[in-house]
Amino acid sequence: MTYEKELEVALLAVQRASILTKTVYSSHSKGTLSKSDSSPVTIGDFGAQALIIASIKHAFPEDEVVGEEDADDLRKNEDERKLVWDLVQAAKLDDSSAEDKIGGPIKSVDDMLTALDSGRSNGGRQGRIWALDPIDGTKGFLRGGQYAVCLALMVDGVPTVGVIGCPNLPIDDQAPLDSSIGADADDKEGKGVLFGAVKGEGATSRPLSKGALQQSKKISMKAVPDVRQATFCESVEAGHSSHGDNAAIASKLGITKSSVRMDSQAKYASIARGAGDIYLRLPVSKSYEEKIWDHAAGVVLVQEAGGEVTDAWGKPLDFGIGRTLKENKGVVAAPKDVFPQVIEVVKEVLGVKQ
Ligand SMILES: Nc1ncnc2c1ncn2[C@@H]1O[C@H](COP(=O)(O)O)[C@@H](OP(=O)(O)O)[C@H]1O
Ligand SMILES: [Mg+2]
Ligand SMILES: [Mg+2]
Ligand SMILES: [Mg+2]
Repeated sequence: MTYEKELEVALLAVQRASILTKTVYSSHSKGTLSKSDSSPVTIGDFGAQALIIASIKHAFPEDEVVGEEDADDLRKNEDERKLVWDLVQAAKLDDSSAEDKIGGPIKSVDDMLTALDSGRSNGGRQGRIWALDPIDGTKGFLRGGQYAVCLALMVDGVPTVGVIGCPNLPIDDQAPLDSSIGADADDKEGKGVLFGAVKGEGATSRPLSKGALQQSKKISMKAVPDVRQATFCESVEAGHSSHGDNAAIASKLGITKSSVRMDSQAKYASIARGAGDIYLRLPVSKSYEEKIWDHAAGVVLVQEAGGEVTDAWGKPLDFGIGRTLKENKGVVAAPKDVFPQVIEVVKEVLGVKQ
């Protein structure tokens, strides 16, 4: 198998970071700050990014990382820094040989800040670059909905290894996907999934719980003989994806079931395991550039599970031009068989708006 070590390190790194995010998820105070674009960030986002970058730098010191967060806020805010440091020290894998593979605990506050700040790569088309979203769906994380810890390795601009931890998704790949999945989620018994995929090698899922890395099962998208029966997923946040355009597309396809709304790349994971079928993310604003860390891991997962992903105009997503997908607008993901049918309707709906 290719990229075996990369996949193992990414799975362990995401598993460890998820221990931290789960602690924050279940606590009342999440240390929420507002970023310059007025989006939220929490002690969970900072802690998870520091742990994951430390893991990558231990195993692959030469690799670059494009991470969503940085250490600016923590360098300025001593109380927040202390909260994150306590969390980072407490998050450990049970298995000490697994901990060793990702470098063991971070040794000092300075090392934590350095790790957190090592996600500033500008991306690009050459070499090995990891795309990291320590908490994707931060708004869902705060609301008590779905969120995901997402990590992908891009090789020469192509997403090649993808790992997604979803602490609030059901372990059962076949569990029906209904509207309750995105709201009032909790990470109690029967929840928590770790997805992994390597380009050309397929996709898998396993329980996220400690020590369960061996229980990996192959996943694949569901066949959709009749697109009218399809289940489609979209963001909870209407500001991230146009609910109106998504609904118009579904209706033109003859889909009568209402959409399943959930935050984060749990949408990519849910269609990859065949719980849902189609993911629509139609742009709301003309100027917004999708971030590579919001998609890289999900794209590998869906492609390896038998799906196709492009932007809303049917253009391949270009991960090699920087921190954003600036040459693309929106995202559409569906099983290969129905993809042409779906993208035609998406183009029709977008075309009318031009
Ligand atoms: N105007 C916009 N359009 C599309 N995506 C946006 C957006 N503003 C923020 N986002 C992104 O939407 C992501 C969440 O997606 P979703 O709605 O599918 O849960 C956020 O990730 P973070 O939560 O990691 O910041 C953020 O990067
Ligand atoms: Mg995100
Ligand atoms: Mg994030
Ligand atoms: Mg964010």
